[in-house]
Amino acid sequence: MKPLKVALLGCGVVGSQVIRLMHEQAGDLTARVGAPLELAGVAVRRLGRKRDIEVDPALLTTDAEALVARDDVDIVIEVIGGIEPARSLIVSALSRGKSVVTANKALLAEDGATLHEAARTGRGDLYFEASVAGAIPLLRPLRESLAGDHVKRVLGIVNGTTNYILDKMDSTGASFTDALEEAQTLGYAEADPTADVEGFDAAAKAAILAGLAFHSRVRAEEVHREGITDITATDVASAKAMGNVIKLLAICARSDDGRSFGVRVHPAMIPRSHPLAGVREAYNAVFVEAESAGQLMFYGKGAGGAPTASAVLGDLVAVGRNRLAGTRGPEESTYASLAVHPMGETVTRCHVALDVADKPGVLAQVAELFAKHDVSIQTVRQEGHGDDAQLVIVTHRATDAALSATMEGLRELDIVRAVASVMRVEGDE
Ligand SMILES: NC(=O)C1=CN([C@@H]2O[C@H](COP(=O)(O)OP(=O)(O)OC[C@H]3O[C@@H](n4cnc5c(N)ncnc54)[C@H](O)[C@@H]3O)[C@@H](O)[C@H]2O)C=CC1
Ligand SMILES: N[C@@H](CC=O)C(=O)O
Ligand code: NA
Repeated sequence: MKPLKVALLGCGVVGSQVIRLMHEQAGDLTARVGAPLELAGVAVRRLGRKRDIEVDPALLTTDAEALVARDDVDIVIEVIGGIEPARSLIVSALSRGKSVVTANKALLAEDGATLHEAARTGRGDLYFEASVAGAIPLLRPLRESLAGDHVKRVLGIVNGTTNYILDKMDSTGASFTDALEEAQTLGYAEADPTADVEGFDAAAKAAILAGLAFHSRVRAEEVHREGITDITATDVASAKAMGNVIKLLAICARSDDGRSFGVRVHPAMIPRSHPLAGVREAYNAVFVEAESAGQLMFYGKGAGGAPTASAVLGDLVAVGRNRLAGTRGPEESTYASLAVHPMGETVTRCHVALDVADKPGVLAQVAELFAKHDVSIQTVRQEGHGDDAQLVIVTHRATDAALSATMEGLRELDIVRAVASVMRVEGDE
């Protein structure tokens, strides 16, 4: 049986686990694909570096472009990350008719169009299951299993690092910095963890999810993004006191008229009874709501070398089978071309804590401001007295524009000493 030759680009956290699994499961993979998968070469940045896995030195090269261009290479796995040289290497592989498996959500959300076009013209496959929610089979269900349904909403936790940090802050009182360091040691964080904590990674994943769910092209820059760096131990404790937990959520939702959709990533309070509240450590969980299927929930390991490599291997088997059968997997589907609506039009709820003077008339002034912006209050609670008084308000649903205007107005009121914290509330409508 002629082997399918595989070029691996990058031998870090994910790449080293891909090599391990290809080696350990070689027999099963051969049987499942219908031909042996043979590692043709491994592109690395530095040859002499100590690695998590032993690799035959004869396979290592620092010339990724030459490896991709080799005539005997059938499939390229890209696990370098970042925009360049990953984009040029993937385009080079696809335009030569090779198939590509990638975990690179940053690139897919920045310039997926170029990659998909190269796959279309080169007649190869572009598979990217590992790019969103690590090991969890989520993109193939959206791309294939739900291709006959009408997806209305995708909502979930898609970044392991931030979930790990928020979970540790909530459950052990760990500091943000300590929890981030642990997540980095465990191989969950991106090379630059700013991508995780500022929400860029989740925004890239949200763009990919929205594109697949709504058959439209979405770029990361169209995603409303807020990270978790401003969340303090006080926010976490205050959420806890109210029976809530703070999670970084990605939400992609069609508008009621179905002509547009919103796509956003931000921290939000959710009730502890909500299924997403029980998603701990670096686990991810995503709800998909489709018209006929109803609600589906996907849960599992969203980060880490072995779980991510599992998704890469699944794609490797799929593209290997396609090559042997002379077929291709599904192409990009953007026929609906729906527009992304601005964040201001999104309907959400808000939790706000105000440091106020504890004197008559304060509550009336605050309530009047909410009414002026047509934002209805669900609950008000006062904590503390005198100079330590704090009003904790939870609103009913309103547009994000109205909620933002209300917060601006509150900051300008003389009786409000400080808007101590503002957080959206999700999951209890
Ligand atoms: N670590 C995780 O949990 C997950 C990672 N991913 C994605 O997988 C990809 C890889 O991530 P990790 O393995 O965690 O990153 P990593 O930083 O551990 O590995 C990347 C490797 O690529 C090498 N590299 C950089 N430039 C290169 C070049 N020009 N030629 C050859 N090698 C080069 C680096 O030296 C490094 O060893 C990224 O796109 C990441 O977003 C996706 C899901 C989960
Ligand atoms: N850094 C990412 C890795 C997986 O995509 C995360 O923490 O989720
Ligand atoms: Na996945």
